[in-house]
Amino acid sequence: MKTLPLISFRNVCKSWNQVTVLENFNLDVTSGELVVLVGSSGCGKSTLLRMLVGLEPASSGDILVSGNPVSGVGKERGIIFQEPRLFPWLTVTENVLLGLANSPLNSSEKKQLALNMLERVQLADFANVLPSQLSGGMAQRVAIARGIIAHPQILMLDEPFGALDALTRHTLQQQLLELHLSTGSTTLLVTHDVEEAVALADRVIVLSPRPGRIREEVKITLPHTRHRDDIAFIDLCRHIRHLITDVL
Ligand SMILES: Nc1ncnc2c1ncn2[C@@H]1O[C@H](COP(=O)(O)OP(=O)(O)OP(=O)(O)O)[C@@H](O)[C@H]1O
Repeated sequence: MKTLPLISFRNVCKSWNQVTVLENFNLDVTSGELVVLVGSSGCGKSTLLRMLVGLEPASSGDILVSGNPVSGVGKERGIIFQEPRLFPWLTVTENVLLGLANSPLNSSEKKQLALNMLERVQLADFANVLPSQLSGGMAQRVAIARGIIAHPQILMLDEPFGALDALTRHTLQQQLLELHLSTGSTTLLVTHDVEEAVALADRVIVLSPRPGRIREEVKITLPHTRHRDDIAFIDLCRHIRHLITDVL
């Protein structure tokens, strides 16, 4: 018996004014998968996430979660953006605690979880400072901690590591992967970093230039942990890069 996909995009089209951004986009995502969307700038990757999170309606077609149409935001779907979007008047810990707003835990349990999460993103020493006292990369780590602690069934990340230095990016990629593997959350990640895609994904969806459609789905069957200097890893990166940059 075929299992029902957790997420389905069915013939989804999105236009703004006269511009068609996505045309007949179809994608099923199974519960527990980590799917990465890549493609040239403007092909509609962020738009797909914004529609799935419920911030933007499709012009036509259906977006289903567990078979039900998405009709607005819901706590089972969370998103982390490239920019941190922290509340400047709240401390780092208070910002992270916002991710637990719907949790049944009591306040001391929540605080402990928030502190644990801040340790995981190496910000325990900054728990009580305001966002204005953080660097851009540190602020983004707070946003990632807030998004992950909420533990949504579907976690979407829109270029979350784009503004970080290489070392921090690498660390957070590994943490995201560990969290994904340990919680079984279904994860959709948008990135321009092809190595990041191959390091993390079960499947990489390569979109064609606007109007975005699936150019190719690349299954990544390499076992974790993936070594970036392995020939198979390098070949996959090369193949995906070629798909993105080679104009049809
Ligand atoms: N609110 C909006 N109003 C009008 N056009 C929009 C709006 N949001 C996005 N677009 C257009 O939709 C297209 C796709 O945008 P989107 O941000 O989804 O692309 P992307 O693939 O995520 O690009 P990038 O990789 O550069 O972030 C772009 O041409 C953009 O100008």
